Amino acid sequence: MHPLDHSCAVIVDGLTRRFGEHVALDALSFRVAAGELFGLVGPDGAGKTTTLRVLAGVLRPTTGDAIVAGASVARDPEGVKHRIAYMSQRFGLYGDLTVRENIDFYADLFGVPRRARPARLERLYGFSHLGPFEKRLAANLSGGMKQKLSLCCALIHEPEVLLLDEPTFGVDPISRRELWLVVHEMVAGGMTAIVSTSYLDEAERFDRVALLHHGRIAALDAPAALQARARHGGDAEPSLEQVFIDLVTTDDVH
Ligand SMILES: Nc1ncnc2c1ncn2[C@@H]1O[C@H](COP(=O)(O)OP(=O)(O)OP(=O)(O)O)[C@@H](O)[C@H]1O
Repeated sequence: MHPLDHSCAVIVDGLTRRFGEHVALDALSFRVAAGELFGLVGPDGAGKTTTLRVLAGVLRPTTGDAIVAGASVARDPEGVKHRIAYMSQRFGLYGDLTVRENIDFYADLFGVPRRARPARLERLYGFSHLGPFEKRLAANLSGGMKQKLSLCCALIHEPEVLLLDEPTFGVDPISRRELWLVVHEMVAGGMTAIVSTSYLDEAERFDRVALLHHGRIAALDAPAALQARARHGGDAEPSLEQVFIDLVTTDDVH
């Protein structure tokens, strides 16, 4: 592992996290290229949230390390936090602040220069369609709009790496599509994104996807390659959902 490998935005090397006796992450190793949209999928408890929390520098690995945007999560978690944005399942929006005030709060927190803000705000409003609701209290937004606002807050400091934990969970189909639009736009602009989802139909959106199961990587490849590999003889191409279910159930048998 070399911290100056600029073609990789994230280098995960033997990452293990235990909670007491329980091994939540079991020696994970993978790399995410700069500008890649990388997916983490897996059943509940597979280790998606733990992976993202470690990569965000908020949870120390037990052993192993990851270099995220050039900083080590084991040795320099504060450095990691400044270079990334992490949107957890419970992102901290302030219900008694307006849409604009929430974004300004995060812009202040990350020291975004005032002169840079109008252009960024316009871009984020353009993607999210939150502009007309600028003066609405966050507490009075719908679930999907809250997620979009969380994403705008996470993106206002234009991080190198974006880590999103199930951003579309429980969100209506229109808002889901808009959230993905924002993520795709950011990645097209050069940002690297690692996104977890429990919706298997979303796995096709990723450049590559890792299937996590019991804290290990059961498969990692481009969606089409995973499907092609799983095709048996002359069978029709299986859905990604079927590929994942097969991998998880086969693994449980052994
Ligand atoms: N703080 C903690 N203390 C003890 N065990 C934990 C802790 N955090 C996670 N775990 C355990 O580690 C395993 C992985 O959890 P994790 O939340 O990463 O899974 P996940 O794939 O994100 O699933 P979910 O979508 O349900 O959160 C689970 O067995 C969970 O119970």
